[in-house]
This record gives sequence, C-alpha cells and structure tokens, in this order.
Amino acid sequence: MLKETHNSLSIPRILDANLNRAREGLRIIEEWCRFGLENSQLADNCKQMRQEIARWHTSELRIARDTPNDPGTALTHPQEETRSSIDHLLQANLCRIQEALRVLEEYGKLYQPQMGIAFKNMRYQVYSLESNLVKQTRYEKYKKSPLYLVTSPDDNILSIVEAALQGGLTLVQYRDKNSEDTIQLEIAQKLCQLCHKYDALFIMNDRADIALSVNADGVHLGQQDISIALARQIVGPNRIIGRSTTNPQEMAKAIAEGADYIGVGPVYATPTKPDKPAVGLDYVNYAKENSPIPWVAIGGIDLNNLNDVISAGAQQVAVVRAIMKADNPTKATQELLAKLSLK
Ligand SMILES: Cc1ncc(COP(=O)(O)OP(=O)(O)O)c(N)n1
Ligand SMILES: Cc1ncsc1CCOP(=O)(O)O
Ligand SMILES: [Mg+2]
Repeated sequence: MLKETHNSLSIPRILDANLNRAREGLRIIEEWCRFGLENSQLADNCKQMRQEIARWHTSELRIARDTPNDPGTALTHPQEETRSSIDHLLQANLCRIQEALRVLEEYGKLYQPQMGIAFKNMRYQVYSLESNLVKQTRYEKYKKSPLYLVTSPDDNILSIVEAALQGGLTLVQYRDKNSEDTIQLEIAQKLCQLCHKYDALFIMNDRADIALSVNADGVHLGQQDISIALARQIVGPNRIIGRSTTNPQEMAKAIAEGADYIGVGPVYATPTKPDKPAVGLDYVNYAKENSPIPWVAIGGIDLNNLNDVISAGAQQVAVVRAIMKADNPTKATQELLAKLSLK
C-alpha cells in the first residue's frame, strides 16, 4: 500500500496520530451539537465524518503506533489545560480538527492519492460545520435570554452595563442615535468585549458595518433601517439579525425576509422613543399566538407592568430605562429576571 520511497513507519505514525486527533475533536463537537444544542442534524454531520475517518484508520496504520517512543505525548501547552467557556472549548477543538485534517490531506497524498482528496473535502465540510455551529450556539444563547438590555447614552454606560451583567443579564444592545461614528465604534468595541467577558451576547443597533467591525453577535434593524438581505451581506451568515415590528403585516414581512427575531412594540408609550405610538398588549398576544420565530416585547416595560406583559404571552422583554436609569442596575436586573423566570 505504501509507496516505495515512503516505506518507513513515519508516515503511518503521522496518519495514525492525526486520524485519532481528528476523531477525538469531532466527538467533542458532536457531544455539544447533541446535548448542548440538541441539533440532531449537526450531530449527525459529525458522526458521518467520524465514520469516514474510521474507514481510513486501517490496521496497517494502527499497528504503526509506538506511543512509548513518541516524543510528543508529554508536550502540552498551558492553553490546553484551561477552557474559559463553551465558545473557547469549541474553537480550540475545531482548530485541532482542522489542523489534523490538513496533516491527513498532505501526508495522505504520500500514502494514497484518494486520501489527500478525501481529507481535503472533509476540511471544507468542517468549515461549514464551524459556521453552522457558531450561528446555532449564538442563537441558542439568544433564545435562552429572557431579558434584553437596550442601552441609552450615559457617561457611565460601561459601568451600568457591567453592573447589569453582574446581575445575570445575558443580552445587550448598544443603541446610540446621536454620537459620531468614531465614538460609536469605540463604545461598541468596549461593550462587545465586556459582554463577551461575561459570556453575554452583544447586538449593535442600526449599524451592520459597526456590528461587523467589532465582532458583535448581531444587529438590530427597524423598519426605516437597511434591508435584512443587505445586512446579511454585510454581517455574514452567522450573526443574528433582529427587526422591529409594530403590527402583523410587519411581522409577516420580517419573517419572510429572514429575520432571526423580531421586536414587538412599543407595548406602552415611552419617552425613550417619544414619536412611536404604543401598540398595546393585543399585539403582544398576537405575537404569542402567531410568531414562529423568537420575539421580544419592548417599550415602557418596567417592574410594575412586567407581569401584565408576561400574562399577555411574552417570554422575552427588552428594557432601556428600567435598567439604565435604575439606582442599582444589578438589583434591577435581578428583580426583572426573577419575575421573568416565574413565567
Ligand atoms: C429589541 C429592539 N426592538 C425594537 C427596537 C427599535 O428599533 P427601531 O425601530 O429601528 O428604532 P431605533 O431603536 O433605531 O430608534 C430596538 N432598537 N430594539
Ligand atoms: C428602542 C425602542 N423601540 C421601541 S420602544 C423603545 C424604547 C424602550 O425604552 P424604555 O424601556 O425606556 O421604555
Ligand atoms: Mg433603528
């Protein structure tokens, strides 16, 4: 099977080690797809790839293994011993799989030409798996966030948002209708890093370009903002796109255009958006009955009326003043979350 010029055991050992590495990495990703995301299609993709790898892992390659004499077994990097989050764990293992597949592609060419081709194809499959996984992981996190903070301009914006994150907030939108682009970019960058430090999602209001440049998790667009199709071109396939809606027609259009979630409101009239009339609880109830995608109630919501919004069917709510103007944003967040968790 081996070409004459490569009849030592070096190449079978390289192939054996990397077949193992790729399989192990895929198994780690598969477990997250299955138990974390409960996504059987992604889990099945991983399984199919593991099975294909197993078919290449013949006894000829396995018997070349010589673990006691492998100088690499004792080598670990401190980064391999710490994983700060699921995202980090997934990233590290996807990287490991891709490296292993590249080794299999290159050294596989010396073993059997078809092996190089097979592992090149698999490398592309893993790129697309990675892309799906990033989106799904983000989207699951979005769906599990009952409370959504939309910011208002404040000199202490970072410390207010951090206080809310300490209270358990997992979803933040940066909304700033007046600052210059350079200021928005700087604040967005800082907020995005802060949110990610707390394992929370960061969404940029209005500006797909800023969302992309700061590596935000998504962008929120209103009826007057750019189209979802254009935003998708700008932010790519893996970021979340939200669209504001005030009635069933706007809801149907946003869904048809591919929004990942919709805003429903303003439920109550609000000084934060004074020119926008309230849509009332009937539209909240309509969303509960009719929206096939996640939706978030927004506008004038606070601790006093939250139960009414929940009773109308809301499972996710967005607030500005209830946190940004609270005396104690950590406590306000905890109180809002406590009510939402009783729903
Ligand atoms: C979650 C959420 N819902 C609605 C809005 C409002 O968006 P839009 O209608 O574009 O108005 P502005 O916020 O841009 O003034 C939102 N930002 N977030
Ligand atoms: C941005 C936005 N979109 C609809 S209502 C609203 C503002 C909500 O602010 P508040 O929670 O302070 O009423
Ligand atoms: Mg807008």
